Amino acid sequence: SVGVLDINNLLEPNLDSKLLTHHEEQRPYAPWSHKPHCTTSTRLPTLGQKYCVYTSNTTGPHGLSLIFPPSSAHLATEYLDDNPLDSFLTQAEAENLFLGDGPPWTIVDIPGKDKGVVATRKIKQYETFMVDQAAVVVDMEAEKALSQKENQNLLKVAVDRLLVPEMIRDMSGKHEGHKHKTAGEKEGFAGADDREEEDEEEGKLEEDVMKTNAFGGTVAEVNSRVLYPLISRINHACAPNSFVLFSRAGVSMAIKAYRDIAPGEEITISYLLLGIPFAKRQHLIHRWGFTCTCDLCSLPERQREASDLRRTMIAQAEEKMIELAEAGEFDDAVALAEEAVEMIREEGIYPTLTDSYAMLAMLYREKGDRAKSEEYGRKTQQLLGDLGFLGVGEERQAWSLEKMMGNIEESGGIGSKWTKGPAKA
Ligand SMILES: C[S@@+](CC[C@H](N)C(=O)[O-])C[C@H]1O[C@@H](n2cnc3c(N)ncnc32)[C@H](O)[C@@H]1O
Repeated sequence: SVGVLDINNLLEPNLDSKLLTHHEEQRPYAPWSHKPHCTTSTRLPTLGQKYCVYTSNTTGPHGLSLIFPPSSAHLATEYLDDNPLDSFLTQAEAENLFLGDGPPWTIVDIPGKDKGVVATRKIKQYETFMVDQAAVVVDMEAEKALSQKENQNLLKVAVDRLLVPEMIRDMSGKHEGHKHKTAGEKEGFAGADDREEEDEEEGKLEEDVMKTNAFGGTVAEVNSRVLYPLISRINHACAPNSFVLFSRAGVSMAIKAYRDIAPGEEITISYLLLGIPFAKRQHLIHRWGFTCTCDLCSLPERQREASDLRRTMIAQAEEKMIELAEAGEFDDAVALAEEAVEMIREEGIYPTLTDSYAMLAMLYREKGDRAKSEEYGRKTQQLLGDLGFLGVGEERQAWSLEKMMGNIEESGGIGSKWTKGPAKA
């Protein structure tokens, strides 16, 4: 049914296209399912630059429409079979997620937030419990090169050509306070106001849905706005229980749990970088058109100030550690790094924790404590793996401690900012 990932569809994403490529005449625009629909920029400095809607309705459960220039679309054809099962799940995990009781979440009404996603069973820490594929991808340059009207027209065509246009139009469009009624709400009311709304500019609804829900991301190496219909239902929290992982090609994504999630608990991700203090978070989240009332923002003032202080100290610790290391003050640098680890844990800024572990592996190596250095190398490897950054299955297994230590020294985390060892006195 609409919006629910079908295991058969995911396991055989290209079955149709494989069969049909034997009959090219049935797909004259292969690999695209429709004739590209193009608009040419009439503005300087992009005069003459063409942007088209390219749709592949055999990609993913919703179909995929790209608004790209022809050259980028050509490169993107390589990414059309980017499948969440290849990027994020072992066969056993996929079966666990899709067979039996099915995915462990459901979309429900959440007071004050429209809809949201809640867990239907216990979700374990680091479990990959939701996967999705992009439905609409818009090259950010198109927004600058074309007029708003032209962009809206392309967006409307892009959504019309998907397998699930109504599902997309039914998504929230409340960005920056746009109080657009969703398609579902419109069905319920047939008053004069609604008729007025129907007369609104074509493509406005699609534009609002993109603004409210799309992620900034890189798809086929193009800096884009990307709409993933399922993750778009997940609400924001500043100390979220889950996070998003994108595939290398950027078409697929997965949601993983930072911690155990109880049945009935709302699934949350952070729309902002983790680790930002209260006032800045409020400011940034206002640009989404809502006020953040998440648990972290709702703490009593004293606790909130303590959290802010930790966040400021965490942000400053990195630079200080590098200074101390460069001055050869390894004991102080280690003490500071270990203190930072404690504060990062308290604040739940897990991705930063991998940097601190990598830094500690480097510092202990410089101190000549090989056992401790390897202990932190192992911790870095474990956490990066748990967070999904080392791939799945065999790819993850292929990370030996030796490879991780080499990587930490050359390019890992904070360690990369300090690779030369102490400054000579
Ligand atoms: C990506 S959508 C999330 C799903 C959305 N609630 C829905 O019904 O489809 C983003 C929008 O959800 C709402 N939202 C997300 N997180 C929220 C929060 N913590 N508090 C209030 N509203 C929130 C805001 O209207 C925001 O513009």
